[in-house]
Amino acid sequence: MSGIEDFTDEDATQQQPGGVESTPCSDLQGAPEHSASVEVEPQTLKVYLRVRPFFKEELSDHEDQGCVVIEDNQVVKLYAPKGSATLKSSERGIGMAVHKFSFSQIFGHETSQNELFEGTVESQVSDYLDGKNALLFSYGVTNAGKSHTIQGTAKEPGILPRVLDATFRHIGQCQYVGMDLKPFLGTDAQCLGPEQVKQEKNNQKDSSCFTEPGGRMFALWVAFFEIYNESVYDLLQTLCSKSKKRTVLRVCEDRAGNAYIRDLKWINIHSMEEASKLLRFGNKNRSAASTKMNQSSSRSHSIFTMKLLTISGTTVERVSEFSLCDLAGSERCNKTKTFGERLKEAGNINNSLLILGKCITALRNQTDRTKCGYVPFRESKLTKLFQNFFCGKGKASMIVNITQCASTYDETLHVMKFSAIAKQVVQVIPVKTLGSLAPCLVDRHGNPLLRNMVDSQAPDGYFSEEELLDEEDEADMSILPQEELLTVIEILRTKLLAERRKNMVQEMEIRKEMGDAMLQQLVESEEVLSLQIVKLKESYEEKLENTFDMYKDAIKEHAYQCAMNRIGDDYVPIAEFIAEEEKVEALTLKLSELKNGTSAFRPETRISTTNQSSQTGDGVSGSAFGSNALNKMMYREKCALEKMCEDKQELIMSLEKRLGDLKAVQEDYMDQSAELIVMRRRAEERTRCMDDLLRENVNKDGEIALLKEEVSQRSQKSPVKTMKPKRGLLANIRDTVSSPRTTAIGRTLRKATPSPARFF
Ligand SMILES: Nc1ncnc2c1ncn2[C@@H]1O[C@H](COP(=O)(O)OP(=O)(O)OP(=O)(O)O)[C@@H](O)[C@H]1O
Repeated sequence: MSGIEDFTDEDATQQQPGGVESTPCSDLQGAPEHSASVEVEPQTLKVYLRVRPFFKEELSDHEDQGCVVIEDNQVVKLYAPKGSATLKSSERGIGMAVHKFSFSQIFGHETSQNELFEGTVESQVSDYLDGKNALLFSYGVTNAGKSHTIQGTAKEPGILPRVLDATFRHIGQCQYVGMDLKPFLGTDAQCLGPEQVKQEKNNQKDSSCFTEPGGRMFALWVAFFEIYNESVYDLLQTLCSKSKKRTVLRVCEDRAGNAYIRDLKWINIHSMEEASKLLRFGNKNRSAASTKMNQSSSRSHSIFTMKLLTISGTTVERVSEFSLCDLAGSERCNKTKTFGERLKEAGNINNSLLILGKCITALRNQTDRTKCGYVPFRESKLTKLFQNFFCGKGKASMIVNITQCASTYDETLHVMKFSAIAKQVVQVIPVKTLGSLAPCLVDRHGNPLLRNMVDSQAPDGYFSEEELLDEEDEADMSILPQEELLTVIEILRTKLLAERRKNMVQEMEIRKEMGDAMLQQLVESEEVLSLQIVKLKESYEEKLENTFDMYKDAIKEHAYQCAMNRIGDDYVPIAEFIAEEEKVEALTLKLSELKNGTSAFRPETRISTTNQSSQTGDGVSGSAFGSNALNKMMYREKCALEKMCEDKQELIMSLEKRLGDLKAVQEDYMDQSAELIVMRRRAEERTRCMDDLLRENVNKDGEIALLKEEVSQRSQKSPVKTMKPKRGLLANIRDTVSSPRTTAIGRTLRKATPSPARFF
């Protein structure tokens, strides 16, 4: 195993913006509090991990391979088991075999339902009872224990029954039984007429409640629905017959941009018994189909929403919401061997989970929440409904459920990576309790009632311009009376004009930015070219220097070689030279002696001598012999001298020849020197040429500065005259980008830009 991939929360703490911001998407717009900036409390999304215990069958199938190791109550390590895709990839050098994750809190397999409740949502529950909104969703692979966590069993009730229980304990004897105040649209409340109250009472026959006149009272309304194959179904809707198709409900938006489900059944409950009955009824309706992995695997996302109305007299002080979402299991089609309808289900489940992941990633990347970038909330029903929780409507938290099974390791790792991103999402929650901002109360026709509003929220102000602009196709217009619709149209028209104006200004700004960017680019390319010229000049000079040095070295080498050759030919060791000199001296001496001897033996002397020797006998013959030997010796000496003279003559000739060769080399050297001088002159000429080009560049810089000034002057002039509004922003931008030569600036700039070829 090589290294550990770390998904601890360092990044999250870095990204967490501090200080005070204004709420990006308030759900209570229209009232003065809403338009003013509200103090907000940024915090990261709470993400908890719950590890399911092994089943007996899993243990006998050797699923326990130590894949999940809980280090402490916040850190867990995942070890890729044999045969998992993760291990195979890590062996090929892609990814790691060990992953480390950190969570807000980790709950091991021995954790009881009560411990989980206290460790996760207890604080959210008290906030909810205090008038704030809360959302909890469970996420994980199929069979990991999501439903067990949210709903649990009769013996081990999950979080949902515990939240209900806490709510009823909070309400105590202060039940509001009037039934004439009901949740309305996203966050508002509706005052029902006598007929509607009667109808509600008929719907909910069993409503034995307590009431405490005066004081603060509470009404708890609940709804239970599911998103199955991207369609919303009411789980509390009674079906007359089995064959009857369930009604698909629409997700709409109210004026404040809060998503709500149109025609969703809201039921006023007063006790845990009623709540349990409703849960049982809804669960029966829930689309459950068996898959290979889980016999009762839930195939839909089920959402249970409670709305608590805090009522004072006949005024609704606040409406707080707690939603619990039990997400469908995330799974891979090939693993679960899904076909036909099941395959379509899996596709839809994975798609909405994928979009949830995309939203969470986009939210994580948004460091500045006041400038909300694109978050694809609208791409799925699930995220559309959750949207406001990420924009300040209330606190959201997530419980990630995993198993420790080796066979589902890869999916578990995927879930863990998703949750690591989710943990970095920063939620911006208004510090001021939402309870202090009264909800809007409408009459039975949906018209705002003044009694529950501050003065500035009179009907005219109820439809704020911003709110109306934000409305999408699915905004529920039918809730508005006809004359108000006309007002809406008028406001929209004004808004449209304002938008157009805004767009034009934006277009101008973009054009200016682009012009600046182009100029900047030109200036930069000029700088680059100047730099290139300087470098080229330097490299040419260096090359010339090198060539010059090369020639110098070659000539030196040649001269040295010649000298060495000469030394080689003429070299005589000193001892030999001295010996030769001595020989020459001895020979010279002998020669002079011989010359002296020759003069002593003149012919007359020779005759007398001859005579004398003939008289003596022996004397005559002895002198004749001496003369012959001397003659022979002289002759030999003469020959030797002649030979020496010939040798010297040859040496003189060879020296003369070498002298001639040296002269030729000298001439060659002179020629090369002349050539070098010519090359140097040429180099100097090029340098001069480059200097000229540099000067030209400086001039062009001046021209560019003038052009820049001209552009800024033009941009300051009236934008409207130069626009072609009908063609639209994109078309104009495209014009500017794609055909610079059609504009005056483009032409001038092209002219001013020297072709790189001209430099060389
Ligand atoms: N913490 C736990 N302790 C004991 N049993 C558990 C625990 N968590 C889950 N189980 C059991 O595991 C089985 C599967 O759990 P559950 O149905 O909640 O999974 P799920 O994630 O909701 O699956 P799906 O997405 O398919 O609906 C159930 O029988 C449940 O009782």
